[in-house]
Parts: sequence; structure tokens; C-alpha cells
Amino acid sequence: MPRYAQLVMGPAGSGKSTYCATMVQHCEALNRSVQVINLDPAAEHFNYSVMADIRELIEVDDVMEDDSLRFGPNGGLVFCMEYFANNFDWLENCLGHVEDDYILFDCPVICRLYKKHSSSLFSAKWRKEKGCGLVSQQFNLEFISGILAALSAMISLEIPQVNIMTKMDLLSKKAKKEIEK
Ligand SMILES: Nc1nc2c(ncn2[C@@H]2O[C@H](COP(=O)(O)OP(=O)(O)OP(=O)(O)O)[C@@H](O)[C@H]2O)c(=O)[nH]1
Repeated sequence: MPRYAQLVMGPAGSGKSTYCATMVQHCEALNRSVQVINLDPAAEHFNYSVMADIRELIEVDDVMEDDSLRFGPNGGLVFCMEYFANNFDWLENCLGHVEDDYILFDCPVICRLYKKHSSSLFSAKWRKEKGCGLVSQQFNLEFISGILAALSAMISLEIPQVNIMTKMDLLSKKAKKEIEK
């Protein structure tokens, strides 16, 4: 049975968790099963239940508090993702018991992580073995940097990608017209 997933990616505060929560509600209303996996070691709270949480494996606060490592928030996050890549069995085990579910991966914020790590984390081999057809999301607030980040994720991941502009409701009528143009 093939499994499908979305990697939900984007800058800090762009609405990744809100998107996951909305998708969960939407799928529940359609009587369809969807699972969320938190891959953000710096996440604080979610308003949905998660099937697996990377913070069970490693948490950015623990890395930053470690006197031998002395990382700040960004270095700590990179360290966590490297640790995750080296302990990928954790995710394999978490996924082991679901067969036909649709999975949302709520990803961490730093875009360069996707370039450096995601293509190896979610390699073509892994996707083939797991039968996952991944669809990634890229949220943008700062238009040009957002588009470049989306392009970078698209090139490094080589999977179908949907770019979503969040917080459009905050724009004035005039600004919305400009965007439409
Ligand atoms: N007005 C508006 N607010 C939104 C929208 N999407 C998200 N928000 C708000 O933006 C804030 C951040 O949303 P999150 O879903 O936590 O964003 P995130 O990308 O998961 O954040 P990090 O995990 O911290 O990177 C929250 O207060 C949301 O309620 C939207 O489409 N419109």
C-alpha cells in the first residue's frame, strides 16, 4: 500500500503548524486519516496530536544548554538535524506501524537545512522503499527571498512542490490586487 506525505516547510512564523492543524481538521471532516510528525526540535506547542515528535529524540534547548557544545539557536538546530540524519532509524520505527496513512511532516524553519539535509534525509531511495509520494509546501511572506527559498527546496528535494502564500488576509485590497497582477 503506498503511503503519501507532505513536507511542510517555510520561514519562522509563516504558518506551518496552522496549516497542519487546518489539514487535520479538514481530513477529519472528510473522514480521512492523516497523521502529523513534528520534525522541529525547537517546536513549543501544537494544537493537534502528533504521531511522532523529534523532541523525543533530541531537543534544541538541551543542545544549547550543553556546555561542551555551546551552540546558539541556529547552530543548535543544525546539530539536531545532523543528529536526526545519523539516527534515522528513529523515524523508520515511528512510521513502522502506519501502512496507508497520509503523513504531514511539520519541518523546522531554517531554509538552508533543506538544501543541506533534506535531500539526504528524504532520499529518493527512502521514498521508494517507503512508497511515499511527497508533496512539499513552501510558505512565503518576504516575496523574493521566499521565492528563492522555494526554488532552492524544489531543486534539492526534486519532488512535486506546491507554493502557498499565507497571511493573505492581512493584505489591503490594493496589495492583493498587486499580488494578483
Ligand atoms: N492572519 C493570519 N494569521 C496566520 C495565518 N497562518 C498562521 N497565522 C498566525 O501566525 C502565527 C504563527 O503561525 P504558526 O502556525 O505557529 O507558524 P509556524 O510556521 O508553525 O511557526 P514556527 O514553528 O515558530 O516557525 C500564529 O499566531 C498563527 O495564528 C494566516 O493565514 N493568516
